Amino acid sequence: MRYYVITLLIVLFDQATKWMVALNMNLYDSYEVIPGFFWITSHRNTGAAWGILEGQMWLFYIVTVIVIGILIYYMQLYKNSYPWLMIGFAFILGGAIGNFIDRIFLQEVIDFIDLNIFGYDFPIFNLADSALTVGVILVIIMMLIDEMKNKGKKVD
Ligand SMILES: CCC[C@@H]1OC(=O)[C@@H](C)C[C@H](C)CCCCC(=O)CCC[C@@H](CC)/C=C\C=C(/COC)CC[C@@H](O)[C@@H](O)C[C@H](O)CNC1=O
Repeated sequence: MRYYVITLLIVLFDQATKWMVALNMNLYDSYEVIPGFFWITSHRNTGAAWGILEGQMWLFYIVTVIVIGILIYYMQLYKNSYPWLMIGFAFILGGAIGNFIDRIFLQEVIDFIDLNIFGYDFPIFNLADSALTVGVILVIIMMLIDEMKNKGKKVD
């Protein structure tokens, strides 16, 4: 149950930062936080990552509800066995809900984290995307570790 606290905190932080940007900045306003590396830029995205499938809100609703359903199923299944996997799921769930709230009420997602990584102008994203990405990476790492453990068992 405590894993849902992680999800709730991610949703709260995500929504709080999005509303601070939406209420205090005009669209496309940009503040340089770390020269040449990190800006806060007010941006909106009606699509998914890199603006793909722009405007396909119904697709996003369906995919997000399926993602949330699968996550809650696995969080109930593994809640007493794989803590780090659960944390990964809680992060993905928090990110998915954060962007889902924007899509339901605004039909677009508020983005503001603008990084220029080694000269590549990475797409502007938000805390929900960060939680999603961290969660996806954590789940992949845990599955790889579990895979290697099983391989070790088979060898004996
Ligand atoms: C992060 C998932 C995207 C997020 O998916 C969601 O909401 C989920 C719950 C629902 C979607 C309808 C379905 C996911 C499609 C998968 C996808 O797209 C491939 C993702 C790869 C990913 C590795 C996991 C790379 C990274 C992306 C970015 C940087 O992330 C740090 C760029 C973010 C900016 O383009 C920003 O404008 C995006 C905007 O905020 C809306 N966000 C979404 O659609």
